[in-house]
Amino acid sequence: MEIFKYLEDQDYEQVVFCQDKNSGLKAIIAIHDTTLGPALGGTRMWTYDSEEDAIIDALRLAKGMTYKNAAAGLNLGGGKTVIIGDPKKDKNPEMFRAFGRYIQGLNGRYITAEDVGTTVQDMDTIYMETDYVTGISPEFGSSGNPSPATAYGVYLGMKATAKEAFGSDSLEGKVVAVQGVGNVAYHMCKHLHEEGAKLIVTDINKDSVKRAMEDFGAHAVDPDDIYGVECDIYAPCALGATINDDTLSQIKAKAIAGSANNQLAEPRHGEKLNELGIVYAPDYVINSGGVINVADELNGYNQDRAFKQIEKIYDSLERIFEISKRDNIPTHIAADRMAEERIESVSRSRSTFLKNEHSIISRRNG
Ligand SMILES: NC(=O)C1=CN([C@@H]2O[C@H](COP(=O)(O)OP(=O)(O)OC[C@H]3O[C@@H](n4cnc5c(N)ncnc54)[C@H](O)[C@@H]3O)[C@@H](O)[C@H]2O)C=CC1
Ligand SMILES: CC(C)CC(=O)C(=O)O
Repeated sequence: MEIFKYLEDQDYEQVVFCQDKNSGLKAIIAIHDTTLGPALGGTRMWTYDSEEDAIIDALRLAKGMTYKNAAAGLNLGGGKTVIIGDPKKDKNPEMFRAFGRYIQGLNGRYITAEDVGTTVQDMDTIYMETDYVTGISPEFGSSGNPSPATAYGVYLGMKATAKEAFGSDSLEGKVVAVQGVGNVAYHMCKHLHEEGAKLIVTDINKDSVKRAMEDFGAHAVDPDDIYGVECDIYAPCALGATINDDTLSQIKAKAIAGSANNQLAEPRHGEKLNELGIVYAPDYVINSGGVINVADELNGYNQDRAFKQIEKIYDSLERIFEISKRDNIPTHIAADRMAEERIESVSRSRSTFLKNEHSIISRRNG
């Protein structure tokens, strides 16, 4: 992999490799863009097939956070961490403390939170070493686990997507095929079940499937069969790149709305969805509830304020669908334009010189 070429092409600012022999920590912190503010994005722990796969995942997820935070109206840039390892076997407190010290070393350029494979308890351990962590236990005045907030946003975003695809935002009687019923999707399914949607679920973890069947009367299918099931809405809520050359021809849904990051394997798959008339809710817009919730901690956490902001996801998606139709462009491009325009305009309005801004000159005079 030609790493500097990749960084230059996609305009990344910084990549930090963190290693701690004592705990087995192998982490990659990727910071994509801090025009809007410090980079905020979660920490994923996963067993990658290769170090290159881990680097690419960190980079793709970090760029996604730049767009997510910009589109959500947050004054935050984009970053993400991946820790290489099996979250079920390889974790230890020393690992997260060592990682916390690396974050502290970045002096506020990067703030972390949970993602796949990490928990509130892990964030509490990181908090022993750094303030630059969110999603820690509510006892510390924090917002806790972001998954319910993400799920609430995805549920509302799914309603906006249904309105576009079916003419009504009611999900009563709609068949939703859910891939991955983990932290976010469990809470999402609860909202859907309460509204009267019918659920078809799959997961590689049998206990998660069983829980969704018992709690929400979900029907289960094997992981490879989820794409081809007869349904109204496909909700990808596991890992990324599940909308790809293999799956596109199988999908029968008229709408796609789920929590997973980086759902499109490549941008051209978003174009294909547009051609097929499948309404796609851009991933980083519909799944921004969690980051909106944890970002509120930076103002002193207030759940009502955070959830009011999460409710705006519905309106953002309506706007994106409108732009997509008006300009005859796929929805993922409409979302990118919205995010890029915000970054551009904030960057222009912050371009004036400030003597007291953190800079080499102010430090010399300080
Ligand atoms: N937790 C949060 O607040 C946020 C999560 N996301 C994204 O949402 C997705 C889900 O996140 P979480 O619920 O937190 O993670 P999770 O790890 O709790 O849930 C993911 C589930 O997907 C299952 N899974 C993995 N590969 C699968 C496959 N091939 N087929 C079927 N199931 C599979 C796992 O067994 C697990 O149950 C991820 O892509 C994450 O990055 C995005 C924004 C915020
Ligand atoms: C889990 C969130 C709090 C942040 C994040 O990393 C995301 O939205 O993907």
